[in-house]
Amino acid sequence: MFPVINPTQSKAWQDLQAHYNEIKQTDIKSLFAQDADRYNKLHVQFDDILFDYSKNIVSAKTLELLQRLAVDSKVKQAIDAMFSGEKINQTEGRSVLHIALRNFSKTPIKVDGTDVMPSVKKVLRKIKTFTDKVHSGELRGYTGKRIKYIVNIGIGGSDLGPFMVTEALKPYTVDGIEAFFVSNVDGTHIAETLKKVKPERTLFLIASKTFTTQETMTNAHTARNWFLKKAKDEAHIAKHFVALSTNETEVVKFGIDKKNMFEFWDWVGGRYSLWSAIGLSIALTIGYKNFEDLLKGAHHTDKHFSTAPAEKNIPVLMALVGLWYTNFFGSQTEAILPYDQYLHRFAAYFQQGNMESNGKYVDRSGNPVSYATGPVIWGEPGTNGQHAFYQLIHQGTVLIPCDFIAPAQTHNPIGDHHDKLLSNFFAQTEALMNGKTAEEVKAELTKQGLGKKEIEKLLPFKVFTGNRPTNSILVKKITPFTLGQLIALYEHKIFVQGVIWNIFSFDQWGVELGKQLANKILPELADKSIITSHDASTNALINAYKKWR
Ligand SMILES: O=P(O)(O)OC[C@H]1O[C@H](O)[C@H](O)[C@@H](O)[C@@H]1O
Repeated sequence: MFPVINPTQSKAWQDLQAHYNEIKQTDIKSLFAQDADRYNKLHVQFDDILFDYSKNIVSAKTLELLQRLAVDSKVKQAIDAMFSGEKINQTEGRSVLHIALRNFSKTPIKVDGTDVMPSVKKVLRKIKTFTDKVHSGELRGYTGKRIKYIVNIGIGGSDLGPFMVTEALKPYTVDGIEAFFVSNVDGTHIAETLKKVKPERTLFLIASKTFTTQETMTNAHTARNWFLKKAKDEAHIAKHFVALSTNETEVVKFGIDKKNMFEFWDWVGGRYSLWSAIGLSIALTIGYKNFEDLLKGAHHTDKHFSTAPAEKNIPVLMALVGLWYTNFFGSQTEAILPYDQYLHRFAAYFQQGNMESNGKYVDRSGNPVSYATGPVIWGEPGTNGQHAFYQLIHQGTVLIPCDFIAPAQTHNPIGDHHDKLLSNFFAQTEALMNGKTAEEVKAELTKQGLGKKEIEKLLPFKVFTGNRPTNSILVKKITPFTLGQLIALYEHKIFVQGVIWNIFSFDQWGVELGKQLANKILPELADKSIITSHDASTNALINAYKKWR
């Protein structure tokens, strides 16, 4: 059974609190000075991924206590519960089995006594057949022309994952294919996309787990109308619209034939669904083989996560180190900083992954928690971020633990671009750790010929306190396989943190209220009448909108 444990009641948590007071002033620099072997101890090499967590404010004792916290929180049992198909998403009464979508082992995974693997494999075969037929030209548009444009219409988990992955793996794009992603209900998004594609060469993927999401359904209907304006005959829809969903009834209601539906199941969370039929846009963009490699990479991480000892288990370590700052240093955010332009949506993807999963204030017993849970996740690719927000990371008053991610090999080896990029990657974590002392600043300014008075004046502004923690993740090359590994590492980090925080990571009730209110307001916008049913501010804003529009 999934354990319900208040982490603050654990001895390890209390010991960590006491330990925090001992270590909070400790310099990471001095930890390196004390132990020549620190890097060797505090990194894990996982195939072509090197995870270095040595530049953190953690000593051997910190790590030991954090590991004890994981044991007290029954992390291992929770991992086993997830992998064995237990209904750990209790508020929705569902299993959590994105790991089944990429299970290339022979192990069956059962939900209510039935092995889900045959259905998973069946959908994968359908994705393969369909993708291959589109690429070979066997499946064509209604005029007989080849499909060139893939337009995925979805939002949240039905958009962020496939969009992030197709961007990350752009070098693997199949010749002649262009992918677009439409998510926003703002008509601008679909309008601008439709300007770039031709109906007779476009395949629309209507991606929605529920097939009821307002944004997606609105965009899907707009796409359908736009298509029919040109194609005229509704019979042509079958060649140009497919559905990726769990809801057959709604799919059929929309006018998409069951044959053109790629199914997945309620045990796939939206934000963990890129491995399911929701990944069809990925397969169509980079080819089935590459999609499968992505899944295989994730499966490889699943094996690592479910079998590696906790001290060498990357997701467990990522989770514990992150939690150390969230719960004991009071840091409220984490930055994900990929030094890879292709990974420019990686942080945005894990914004949903983390914040929708662990943005919860009620524990698994239904009581408000007395400790912090999920941090705010954000980030931009380096080096862009350096010229934007790194000032605050280096010299601001908030502690921001950062993950630096970089590939050793680039897909675009042009001149010395990559060495320049990577020199920044190395320099930043070094600078964040070491900072710059008053003595160093003085020496530097003296060398520049500044007088004593000028130096004294500038000194406070030029000192960097350092001791700002980072993880470095160096990946040999971003390939479908290593990307799959990397994404899964982050997914499981979220899981471990949710277990320790004693919250339900796989529901998302917090997104409902805004949706409900929007549905209430929408009919109020239908005419010119003055609205008085809300608070004064909301009434005034609605009425101003109705006047101006
Ligand atoms: O795939 P859909 O059912 O259209 O849902 C799309 C998204 O919308 C919801 O509001 C949830 O917050 C997300 O978790 C979900 O991914």
